[in-house]
Amino acid sequence: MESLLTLLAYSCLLLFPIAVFLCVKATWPIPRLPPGPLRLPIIGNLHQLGEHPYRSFRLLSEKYGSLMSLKLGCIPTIIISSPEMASEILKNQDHIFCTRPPLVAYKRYSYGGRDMAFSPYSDQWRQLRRIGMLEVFSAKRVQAFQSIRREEVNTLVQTILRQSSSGLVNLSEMSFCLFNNITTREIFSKRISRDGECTRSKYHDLLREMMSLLGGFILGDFFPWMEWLDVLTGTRARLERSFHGMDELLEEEIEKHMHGGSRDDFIGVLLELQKDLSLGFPLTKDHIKGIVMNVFVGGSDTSASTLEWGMTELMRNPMVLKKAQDEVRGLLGNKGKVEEDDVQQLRYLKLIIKEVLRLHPPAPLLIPHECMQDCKIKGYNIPKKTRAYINVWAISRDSRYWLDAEAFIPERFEDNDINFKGQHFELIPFGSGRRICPGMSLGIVSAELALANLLYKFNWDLPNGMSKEDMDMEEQFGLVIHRKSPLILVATPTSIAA
Ligand code: HEM
Repeated sequence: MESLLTLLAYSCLLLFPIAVFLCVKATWPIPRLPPGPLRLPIIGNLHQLGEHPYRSFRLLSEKYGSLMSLKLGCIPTIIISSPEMASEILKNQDHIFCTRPPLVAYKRYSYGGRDMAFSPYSDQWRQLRRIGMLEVFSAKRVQAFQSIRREEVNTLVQTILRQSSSGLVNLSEMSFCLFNNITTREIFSKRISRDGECTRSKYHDLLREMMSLLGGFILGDFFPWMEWLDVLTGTRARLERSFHGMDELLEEEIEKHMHGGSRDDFIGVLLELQKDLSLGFPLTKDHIKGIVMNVFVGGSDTSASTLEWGMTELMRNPMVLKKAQDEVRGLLGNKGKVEEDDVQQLRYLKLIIKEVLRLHPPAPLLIPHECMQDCKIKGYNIPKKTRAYINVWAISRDSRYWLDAEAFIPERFEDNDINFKGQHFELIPFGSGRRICPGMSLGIVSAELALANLLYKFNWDLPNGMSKEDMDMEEQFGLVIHRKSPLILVATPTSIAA
């Protein structure tokens, strides 16, 4: 008995250090999260963030730094607010951060993850992105759609001409309609405004509703166990209505294409690809609808926002407006309209577009990224499934990187090679890395062409003696930032336009 007790005592003595070692090993290193307010205390705060989250995040980052952690609801989240940290996420650790969080609206509009923009990183996503880059967003396709852009910009000019005689022009609404018409012609060869007009269509509200739901606040995205409340508040029903409205539109157009529609628009190209057995994976109708839905989402609102904010800044900066008009009018004389080849020579106009994208990146927080495994950034532990928001808006207004950061000065790009193609992390309105916007060229050429023609053909003034200081600059945040109040201007046709 005595020897048994002695054996037990010796065993305990031996086991104790092993147990201590195992415990320490399990908790070491102690998870060290980046600094930040650990949890926003109440849902009310989350809601406040929803108004202008990129602004609230900037304020918080000033206190906690450019890599800040917080819990949004019960979701571990990091907010990135410097070019160095953005490069860490979108370049050095892009292979870990290139997936998307499974947000409620993303899942619905992507047909359960069968698209390019909102689906998680996977083999399927890589395949879709590959065929997207080759067939949908290629330089060849951008070139092929040149006549669509020319005709639609001309229709915009004609609509402004008609409306200018009777007074004011709502440029916000017209920008949205212009890019919607361009996008629907690219997708299914049909405009959605009435013939010869660049005005509201019956789909206007449907598209606006989709953008608002994609960028809006859905409780289940922050408290997954409270998804049922979204059913009670009617948010889920709203989402279903919006999704089915869009789905019906796409179904109808795909059906028509199957019985002999155009082969050159996006639906035609994707239906042809569906027959290609060498594709390596089955391209289903849901994939096609998912990709086309992305073009709807990515294609119209972003370019519309660029044109809307571009004209806003030009009205606030008359010297820049004059310089831009002198450039385009000096180059074209009485030619009558600006073509895409001409735009290549409009150096100052291109600087203006860059400066607009710096001060008003259409997607101020990009599309959220999520990390696929535990990782380390700057020595901090980032757990798997942490959501990452890159605050592009704050980065491109940071006075540590930009002189007179809040001012609109296109000349700042004159003597440097900073561009927005994803290598200069102080200017990433299109993102960077694997998830960089594939529609960059399509978006830029349309916005440049539209702006050049507006400046060439019209003189612009603020209405009713309003001064530039009175201009309302308040933003409306969704997936894309717009002006809260529409941009209403007086357009006076020049002799070239008439
Ligand atoms: C001024 C115009 C545009 C801007 C500023 C813009 C911006 C962006 C941004 C910030 C992202 C997310 C990048 C990230 O999460 O890291 C994105 C993704 C995307 N954009 Fe654009 N975009 C524009 C035009 C377009 C156009 C014209 C199209 C289509 C015709 C388009 C299609 C897409 C798609 C499909 C994605 C998802 C890519 C992915 O997740 O793999 N975009 N865009």
